[in-house]
Amino acid sequence: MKNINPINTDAWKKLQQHFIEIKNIHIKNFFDKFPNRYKTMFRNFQDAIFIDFSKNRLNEETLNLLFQLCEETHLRSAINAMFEGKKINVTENRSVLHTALRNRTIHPIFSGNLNVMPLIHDELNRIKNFSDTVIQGIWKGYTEKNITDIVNIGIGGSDLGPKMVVESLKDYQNHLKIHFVSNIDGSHIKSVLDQVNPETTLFIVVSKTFNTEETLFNAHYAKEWFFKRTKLKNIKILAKHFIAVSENITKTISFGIPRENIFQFWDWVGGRYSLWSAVGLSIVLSLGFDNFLSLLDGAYNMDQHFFHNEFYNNIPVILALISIWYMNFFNTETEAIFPYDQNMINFPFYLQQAVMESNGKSINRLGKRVQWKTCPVIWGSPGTNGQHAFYQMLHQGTTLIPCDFIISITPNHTLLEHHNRLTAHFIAQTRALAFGSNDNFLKCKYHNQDKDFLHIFQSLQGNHPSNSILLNHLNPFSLGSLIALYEHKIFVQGVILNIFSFDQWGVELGKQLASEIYADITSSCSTIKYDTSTNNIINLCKKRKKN
Ligand SMILES: O=P(O)(O)OC[C@H]1O[C@H](O)[C@H](O)[C@@H](O)[C@@H]1O
Repeated sequence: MKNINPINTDAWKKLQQHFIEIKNIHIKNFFDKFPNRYKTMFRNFQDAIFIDFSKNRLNEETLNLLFQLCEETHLRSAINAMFEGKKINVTENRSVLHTALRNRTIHPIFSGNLNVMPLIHDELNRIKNFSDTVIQGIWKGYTEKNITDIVNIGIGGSDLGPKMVVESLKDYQNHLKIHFVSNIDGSHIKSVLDQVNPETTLFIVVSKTFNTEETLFNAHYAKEWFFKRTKLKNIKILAKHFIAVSENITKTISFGIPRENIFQFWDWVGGRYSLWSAVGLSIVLSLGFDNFLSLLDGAYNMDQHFFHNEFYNNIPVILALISIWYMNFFNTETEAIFPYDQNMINFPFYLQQAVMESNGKSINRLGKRVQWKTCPVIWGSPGTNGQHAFYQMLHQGTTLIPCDFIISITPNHTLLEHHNRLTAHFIAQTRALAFGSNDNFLKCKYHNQDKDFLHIFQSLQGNHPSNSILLNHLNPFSLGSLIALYEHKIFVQGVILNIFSFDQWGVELGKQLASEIYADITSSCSTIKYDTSTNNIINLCKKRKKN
């Protein structure tokens, strides 16, 4: 990948000038001037996802300059490099091949000298065989009972993606109950273990490194709980109830999980991009293998769209550019994700890791500190709940917050009147944000008060940007496409903003410090080795424990 700082490009300089020219133009005026705007800023992805990005503070010229930025930062060759398995995760010397995981063709893809495709297909077969036996009740627990509950123990990428997919596709679930334990907070695992029976529960320990404190500690706790409850400390019996997904086979075996129960996690798959691998076992167990294949196919189709389409018709590229435009020219700090779908409640949490762990960086690919913004704060929650909580600020606050509104045109349930109302709110919000209020709205309300004074408080200026993302129907295919869309959006931003998106060095110091501080918290002497604030807090926690 080329190391071009975006601010040194011709396009960036032109965008700065262009920003001065259009920053005060109201979205309303863009629409008035170009009646066809809604058509030119609308894209259809295979009748599965429709994107309207016309309610943004930009015009065709903005887009053209942003496409020029893609050319000048060599986006096309970076896309090729990722798909071809080049080691673009430079600081970890790894390929980035989550796209290969959803590729079911036999065309070879190499990481170094290794063709990864046979490995992926073999593992996919193992996943199919294993999940079929569990779902069909052929896999038995130690008392010959069928499995009823699955407990996924993992954190970060080994939790957020699978949990989000299982929850989003609730309407496709079979009889198995899926639980997720991630937090080191004891109340998390306790609340799950209180609900399950060791005879009918299968634990899946998911950890790429098999070195993550939270996961290992919870997995050991679950194992001890299992031994205690069954009164049988037998490793053969454990094998009927513990499965693992890891790259670290040695450590996993020494935990007590036999090789045949271990599914492979490869170093060329990043944790936050891994739900397409055996990390998604909880998804397969919950939805069945065919639905998992549809999820993969949805992502594969988006990969093909991203790989082949010119930038003008490339949805991940367009959404990435819009985000760069706001972050670096309008100086926005956050982006909100509003799924108008209760089952997608975990989508913003999933995206927080995907986006912020990937692009929350301040060093460029040459090792120099950047002088531009690389990553927005991602937040959000399902509509319509947010409307009754924080939307006030979206409409009238002092901060500009670009939003993605997501909805299915057809619901998975039969409560059509609910869905009509939900859809009306979705559309109403994007319209109110963009166009604001008009005088009629103000007059019809509060007609006996001082109109001019109230007007000031009630009026909504509009000019708040949003993208409308409409799924024809929320199903495994469209969800797979949607997730891949955001993955590629993240990638495009990393390339253009000249940072490494696939490492996460920023999380390491906290882990190391926590293990040192754990030793201090559990020792009997008072701590003096840190700064005074930290010493004081450690000593306070120790004192409280004694009481
Ligand atoms: O799968 P694991 O090795 O247990 O890692 C779990 C998570 O922990 C780390 O701290 C990383 O920040 C995440 O990217 C990763 O997904």
